[in-house]
Amino acid sequence: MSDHPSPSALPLALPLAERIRRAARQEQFLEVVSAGEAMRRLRDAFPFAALPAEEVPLAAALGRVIARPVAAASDAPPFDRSGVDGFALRAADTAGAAEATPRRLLLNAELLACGVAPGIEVTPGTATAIATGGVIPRGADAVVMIEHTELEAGDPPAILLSRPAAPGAFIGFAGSDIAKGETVLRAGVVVTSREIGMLAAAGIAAVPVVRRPRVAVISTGDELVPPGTPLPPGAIPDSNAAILAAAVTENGGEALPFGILRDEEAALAAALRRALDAADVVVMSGGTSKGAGDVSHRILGDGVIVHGVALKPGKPLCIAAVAGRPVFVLPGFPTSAVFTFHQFAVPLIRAMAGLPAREDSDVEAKLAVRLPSELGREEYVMASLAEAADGLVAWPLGKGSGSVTAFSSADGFFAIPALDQGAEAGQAVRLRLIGGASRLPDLTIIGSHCVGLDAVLDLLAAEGLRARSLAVGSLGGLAAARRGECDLAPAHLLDAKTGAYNTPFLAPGLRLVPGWRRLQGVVFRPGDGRFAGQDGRAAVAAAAADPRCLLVNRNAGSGTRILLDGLLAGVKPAGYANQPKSHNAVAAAVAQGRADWGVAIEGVARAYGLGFLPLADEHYDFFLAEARADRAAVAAFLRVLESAESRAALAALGFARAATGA
Ligand SMILES: Nc1nc2c(c(=O)[nH]1)N[C@H]1C(S)=C(S)[C@@H](COP(=O)(O)OP(=O)(O)OC[C@H]3O[C@@H](n4cnc5c(N)ncnc54)[C@H](O)[C@@H]3O)O[C@H]1N2
Ligand code: MOO
Repeated sequence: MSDHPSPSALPLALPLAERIRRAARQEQFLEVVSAGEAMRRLRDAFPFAALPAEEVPLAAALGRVIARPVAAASDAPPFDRSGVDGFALRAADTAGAAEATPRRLLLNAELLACGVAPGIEVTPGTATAIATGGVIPRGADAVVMIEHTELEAGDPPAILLSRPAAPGAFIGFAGSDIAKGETVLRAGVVVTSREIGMLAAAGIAAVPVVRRPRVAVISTGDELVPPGTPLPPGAIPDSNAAILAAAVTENGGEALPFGILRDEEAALAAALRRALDAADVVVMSGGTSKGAGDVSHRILGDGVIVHGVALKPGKPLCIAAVAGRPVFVLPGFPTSAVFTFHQFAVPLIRAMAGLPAREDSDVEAKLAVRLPSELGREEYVMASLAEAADGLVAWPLGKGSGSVTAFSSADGFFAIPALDQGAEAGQAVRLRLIGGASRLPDLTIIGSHCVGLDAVLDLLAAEGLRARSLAVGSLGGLAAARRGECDLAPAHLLDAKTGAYNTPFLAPGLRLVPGWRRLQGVVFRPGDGRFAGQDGRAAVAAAAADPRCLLVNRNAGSGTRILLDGLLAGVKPAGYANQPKSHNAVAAAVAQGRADWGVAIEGVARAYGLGFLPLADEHYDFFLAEARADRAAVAAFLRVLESAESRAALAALGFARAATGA
């Protein structure tokens, strides 16, 4: 990903600390420190304490953090009240009441509906009709239910009681729920609808809450455009600002969007001044590293307290104290930006917001594949979880710091210590879960990805079943299925000897479920005379022989690569070393002119407006682990796969459902 001198490239005889120091010097970072040291410096520089309180109206208190103890302004209930429809009376008058010896009480001439102030005292031998919620009149100390009385006409009318009432019966006493002056909420409580109801009952209209830390979010980079706007060549959507602003809100802050700034020192410095005026914390992303455009850290003057952390992702992280405020300059790479934001900025923002530290939980898992790691940097690996018979398996997302999805779709991450050069397949790792406790999917699919699979899984989702599909290529999926780490392994593996797809790769314990056919072919820019109107195989042979005709190849292990290598029979055309990992990358390279031809599926060629010459009718099938075939989710998948809806959805995408798998 980066071509900077890594500590491991320095003479091995040097002690590690010296190698890291030298590497840091070569990289012109201030000084590369450990993640722990960076956090210590941050804690020394800023109080990790709640901001002062402010009062907000009750309705605006939702989600806010209570700043100081809140005492009830009134009793709840505010008066003694009846809990039933019946009669307020003196309990002593009911003593001895029974079916055979009913007690007779004269009715007072008032009816205590809700909200009516009593006017008549209940004297011995009398009772007053009262509704549920009515105010208990002076003199009464109990209520009897209307069902346990009989009305006797007369002037005044009377009631006959057939059972006694204990003192206090059916009376809710003033302050029995909330007593005036009592603490109803303590500092640090996050207000939900439940707390809102309690505050309302306690007569509180203005709620003291911690002022939300205002966090200015600035993106820097000449290449950035707001999401959803057309992309000129070389441009990318600004995803960091969106995810960082949302993460600020999730952690109790208020995000102030400052938009996208060019890599221009004067403009950036001016924006930083405005941000410091408006915000408690400033978060910038991009421009922390060494490129010509990386000016962010240079405008921070001598306020820099950390620049360079022995961490991956996140090495170029820069933290400064400017005008007494924390400024985080996060690496531009999305995974690096979000990861360092969560590790360093979130604890401070939460503390300022009065929120407790995030509750993290870990799970133990077995690493699915071997992973190399750079010596000298603690590496955090984003991973997805799958369930095997003997526990959880962690699949590294393998997408790197530049990926937006690595952090967003990972279940969690685990660390490879700075002194390790990698982690082994099968090794136990502790995965720190992110994005809330993750529920494991009902169905785990590991292997080759296809848009047709998305269509089938959408139908499965409509039945309430959650599937996880990890794209690790056909061979990786097959290996996972053999180890019993997934339910299904989609694959399109061509056996060069027999010319058959997938069946020759069957192993004991696996069965093959026929999927669908996808047409693979040569993709080229429309109008390119070297390809238009040709036969696919002839075009491959001609292109391979033309040194000016640039190929975009595919990664080893992919079904497409196996197909292409078979056609090339040992010839390595110009561009052969360019080996991206997806059909889309092949199509983009051809559409944008970085290459002239490649092999991809028809649907993708169509989506990119490319010309297409058919080569092979590829079988995309599913290896099913027998041991997991009885699972309900597997049965549901197989049923959905056979359904008319999925056939129609696949046909609409240009895929033909296969009758058999071979
Ligand atoms: N010669 C060296 N090159 C690099 C080094 C190094 O030490 N020496 N470090 C690498 C590492 S590690 C990282 S991480 C990146 C960090 O680079 P910057 O912080 O300077 O970020 P940029 O160069 O501005 O951008 C990097 C990358 O991220 C994309 N980006 C930037 N902002 C956004 C955004 N708001 N939304 C989405 N994507 C964004 C940008 O387009 C670039 O692709 O440097 C390595 N290089
Ligand atoms: O690896 Mo950088 O350190 O991608 O953040």
